[in-house]
Amino acid sequence: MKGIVANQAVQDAKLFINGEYVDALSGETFDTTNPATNKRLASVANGGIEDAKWAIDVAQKTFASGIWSRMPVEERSRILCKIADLIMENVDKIAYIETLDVGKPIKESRGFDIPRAASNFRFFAEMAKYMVHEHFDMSGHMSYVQYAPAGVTSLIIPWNLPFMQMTWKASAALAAGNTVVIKPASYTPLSAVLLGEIANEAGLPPGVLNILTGPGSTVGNTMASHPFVRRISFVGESNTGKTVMKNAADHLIPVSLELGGKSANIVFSDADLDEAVAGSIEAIYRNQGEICLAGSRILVQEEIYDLFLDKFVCAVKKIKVGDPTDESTDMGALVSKEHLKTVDDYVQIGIEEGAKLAYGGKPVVDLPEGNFYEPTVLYDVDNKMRVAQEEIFGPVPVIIPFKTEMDAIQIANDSIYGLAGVVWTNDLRRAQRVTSQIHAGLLWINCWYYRDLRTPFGGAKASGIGREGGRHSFDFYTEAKTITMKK
Ligand SMILES: NC(=O)C1=CN([C@@H]2O[C@H](COP(=O)(O)OP(=O)(O)OC[C@H]3O[C@@H](n4cnc5c(N)ncnc54)[C@H](OP(=O)(O)O)[C@@H]3O)[C@@H](O)[C@H]2O)C=CC1
Ligand SMILES: CCCCCC/C=C/C(=O)O
Repeated sequence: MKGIVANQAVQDAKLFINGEYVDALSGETFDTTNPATNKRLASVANGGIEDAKWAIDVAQKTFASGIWSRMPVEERSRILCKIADLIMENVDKIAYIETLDVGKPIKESRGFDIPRAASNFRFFAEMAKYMVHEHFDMSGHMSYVQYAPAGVTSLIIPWNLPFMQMTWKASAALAAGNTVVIKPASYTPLSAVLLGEIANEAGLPPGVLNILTGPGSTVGNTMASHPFVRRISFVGESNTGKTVMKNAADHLIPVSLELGGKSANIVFSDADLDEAVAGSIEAIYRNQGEICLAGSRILVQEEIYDLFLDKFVCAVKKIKVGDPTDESTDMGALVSKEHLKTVDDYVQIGIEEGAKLAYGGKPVVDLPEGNFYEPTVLYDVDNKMRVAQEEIFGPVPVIIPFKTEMDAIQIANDSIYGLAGVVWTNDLRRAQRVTSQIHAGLLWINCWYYRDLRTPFGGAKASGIGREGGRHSFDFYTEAKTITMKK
């Protein structure tokens, strides 16, 4: 792979349209910076509305040509598996770029994000071969259902897990036979752009996969409102999701929205405490807390509240914050200076609201160059406080005491969000009662973020619309066609 990484230096990033890297039509660029140093990493093509229209037009013509949409599924699958192989061949390079651009620990990008991206391609490539096409017989007529590729698909991605999220969408959309136009977030465009080169090397026909860097307000907007687009899969903030949906409505484009969260992580007094502490730490500090599924509201039953808090703070003190490229780092830098300020403002708001600070609560003094924030613990929080209701998207859990099972369920559901939830208990009947009453798309019992790619993924309420994963992805990225024939 000769693209972006050369001798650990980062090359400038361009748009990828019709199988070629090109400058923005305007010739404009913007800089992406390293969150650990706030120094410039690379210059990025600043795509605009005309670039977006061009890419969508290319994707539409390529779709209509049938070169991909009508390619035998075995061949399509072979090319997508080759992409998976190439991702793994280049895992070190892609992980390094991801870590520099996002600020996340290298052990996470190399150990999870990039391998998972390869799994995304392999999973949907295999699954496409086994898609069931139903067939019905009645009164001398035969009906069969075809799941045809929907057409041009816009994929709009956030900055927290760029390569993993992008490939989660792109692999399914491509496996279903669509052509795609992808927009990574402007904070973290570098890893996405690498996929173009990999796709070419794997033999994906030009025009099937197109990647646009540039602002959400122009490029993203066009991708959500262009009449040629037949599906939009968006991951990001709930308010941006609403804008995307409004724009999509003009052309009745189906949307899949994976949005924000403020998930309850409930620890009952009968839980295995050490396991619950370790799992709760992982659920809020992984990826600097910049995770939609974060267990950001930790609800702890009164009988074990003090003990849990002690053990939790003890574990937090051991989290190593620092250089994201260092193998031993547990927590890296927040994505931007602006986001660091937002997180810090929330901590101050929480304290003003009456929350107590058990640990952290400020940027890391010894690392002033980057956007490093101390792993923080707010406790004695009331669920009505803003810090319990709003998504902080940083390493700041709020710990809330509760008395009874019903209280825990009521607090968990007292949120505009409904993405995920975690229950720690040794009483499995209770675990089932509680999980079945929490209004969320994803629930874990005595674990967090175990993912089986066959299962539906998505949220309720302000956390999103629709589900992707396994057959749910194919349902979204295809158009069901019933064909009835007189026998
Ligand atoms: N439910 C889930 O599965 C997940 C949800 N998330 C959520 O994502 C959020 C964090 O990501 P963040 O990047 O800040 O989210 P944003 O909503 O700000 O941005 C997401 C993407 O949308 C683009 N965008 C911005 N405005 C528009 C527009 N008007 N039309 C189309 N696209 C637009 C952005 O582009 P640009 O960068 O250029 O502004 C970016 O590519 C959190 O709320 C988090 O919970 C994150 C991961 C998973
Ligand atoms: C620890 C990783 C958290 C990932 C959050 C989003 C996940 C999406 C997916 O698994 O598809």
